[in-house]
Amino acid sequence: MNTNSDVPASSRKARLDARRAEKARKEALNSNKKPNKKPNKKQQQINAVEGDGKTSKRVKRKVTSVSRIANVDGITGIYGSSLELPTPVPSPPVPSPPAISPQTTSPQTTSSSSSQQNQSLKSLSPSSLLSHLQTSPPSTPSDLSYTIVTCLNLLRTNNALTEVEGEKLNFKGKIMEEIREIVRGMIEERESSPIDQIQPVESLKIIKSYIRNDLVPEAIRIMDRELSSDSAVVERSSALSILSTKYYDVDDYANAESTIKELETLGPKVRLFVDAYVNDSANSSRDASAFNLRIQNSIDWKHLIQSSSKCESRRRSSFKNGRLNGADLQPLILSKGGKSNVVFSVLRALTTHPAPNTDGIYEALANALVRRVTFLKGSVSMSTLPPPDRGEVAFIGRSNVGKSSLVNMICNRKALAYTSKRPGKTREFNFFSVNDKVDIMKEVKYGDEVRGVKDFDCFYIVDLPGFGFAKVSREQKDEWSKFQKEYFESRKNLRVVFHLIDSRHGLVSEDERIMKECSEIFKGKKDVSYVIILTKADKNDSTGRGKVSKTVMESVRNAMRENGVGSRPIITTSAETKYGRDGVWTYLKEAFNGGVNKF
Ligand SMILES: Nc1nc2c(ncn2[C@@H]2O[C@H](COP(=O)(O)OP(=O)(O)OP(=O)(O)O)[C@@H](O)[C@H]2O)c(=O)[nH]1
Ligand SMILES: [Mg+2]
Repeated sequence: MNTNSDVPASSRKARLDARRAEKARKEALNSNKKPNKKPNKKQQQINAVEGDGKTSKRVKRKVTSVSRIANVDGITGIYGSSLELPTPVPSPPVPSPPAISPQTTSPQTTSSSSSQQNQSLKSLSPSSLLSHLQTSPPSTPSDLSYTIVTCLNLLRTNNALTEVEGEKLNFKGKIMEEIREIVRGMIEERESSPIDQIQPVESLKIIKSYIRNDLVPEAIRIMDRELSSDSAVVERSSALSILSTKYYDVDDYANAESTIKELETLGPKVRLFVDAYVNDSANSSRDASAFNLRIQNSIDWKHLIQSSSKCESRRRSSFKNGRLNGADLQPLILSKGGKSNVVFSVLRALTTHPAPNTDGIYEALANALVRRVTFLKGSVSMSTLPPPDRGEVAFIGRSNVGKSSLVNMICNRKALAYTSKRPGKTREFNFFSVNDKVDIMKEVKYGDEVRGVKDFDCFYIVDLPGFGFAKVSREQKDEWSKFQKEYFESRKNLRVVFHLIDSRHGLVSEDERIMKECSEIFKGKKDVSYVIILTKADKNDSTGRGKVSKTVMESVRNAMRENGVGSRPIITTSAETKYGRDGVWTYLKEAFNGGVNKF
């Protein structure tokens, strides 16, 4: 087997000697090339400081490519080489290396003892670490991974990840150079270890460290080599999420998009992996809920959302600047990810994963997707609707089913749309304008048209009056019903109709009539989505999660089939616990698909 632990000490020593000889040869060559080079004034100053044995001022460095650290030719996995100290500097005090527990072969204990070792390595000073690496090199692939991570972190905090060329190094610089050399060797050695001896969690650690240190191609190489099997699906997802965060941070739209897409496709596999574990746990003493929690937290969704959201706002600023400068917007938009909101890609990935339903994550999503929202106007007839200049989503359903509450929930506002315990609160088609320009919105007065250039992800939300409210006269009911039908038939910017049904009681006869009407009207309209929402799910279940009784679910499905909308989606929500927000948001994207220019 080709593992570190199997490499005999004598062979390591031989490689160490070979490395030293090579270095001495290079130095001799260099000294032959420039035998009488006089140090410049700055160098004299630095040497003078070093001569006192104190740390010098940082030498200005010529930086080479960051990726070189893992890509240098001719490295043979040598741990250590001689460190030539400038004379007459006394040798620094080298504390004896900490006691490190012997490694075992069990993955669990290997990881924990390695992390202990890592912990103790972290506390060493650079010179002690170097001395430790030279005298006790890591002996297993696991040790190797943790040691590489520790060394990379040390190099990063000392700005010493990159090679320094052409200048004489001070004392600390020499130590860093030595450590860097050793890391190169360790990386090579690690990469030649058989994959089955590497724990996915260790690969993930290395990948995180590489990405943090801007070694992205190296991180991808490890991800593809070591995290491609089904048993490493959780770690691969985690690695992909870190990678997409990185791409969003540096505005690399194309790579961010393809990485997040892969994360989205991995979601169902992660779910299967979790289900298998949970089923298995039923017959064993394993703690399924702790496992579930670990998987849910294996991706920092909040961080990913915030990075994508910042990326989105930089994208919008660049469009705005381009517009002001009279640039050709089309190529600019194409080069920056198109007319969408990049946060929706993260939302899609989130919905496929077993993500935790925590407020922090949804708060970040809501702020990114519904940045601004304001009440625009209440309409009572087709002629009083606002101009159809952007996409629109409508909430319909029986009176008191929770339409206005749901509008508030998805906009993350408490009282944007007025709600009431008593049915019949909403009496007009209430229009809310989402993601409009701040400066323009300030000028908007009741009923005004919102003027000016719009953001691509602006749209209208329409909260409709409920049907079936007994206290309204028959004429009024007929009028609303006629208006609603006309609205469905002729509102050309309508993109989504959310039909709400109370999850406790199921359908009323009016629901079935509306289903049929929608089925007939939207049959020929491919760009309108019709979605059923089962509301107030918290009332069915003391835990406040989205539970709906089998009877209600069955009756809704049957009615949908019978009325020609059998293939349309069903989302369960609770405005009380905010359950199901992500499901509803996923459809909001349809409201501006293609951008406002479409209308
Ligand atoms: N527990 C619980 N209560 C809800 C939920 N959604 C709405 N409600 C309550 O149900 C009542 C009616 O909610 P609204 O949002 O006003 O209903 P609506 O469909 O807009 O009613 P109309 O305007 O009359 O058509 C209010 O008291 C809400 O607080 C929910 O998900 N869970
Ligand atoms: Mg209402």
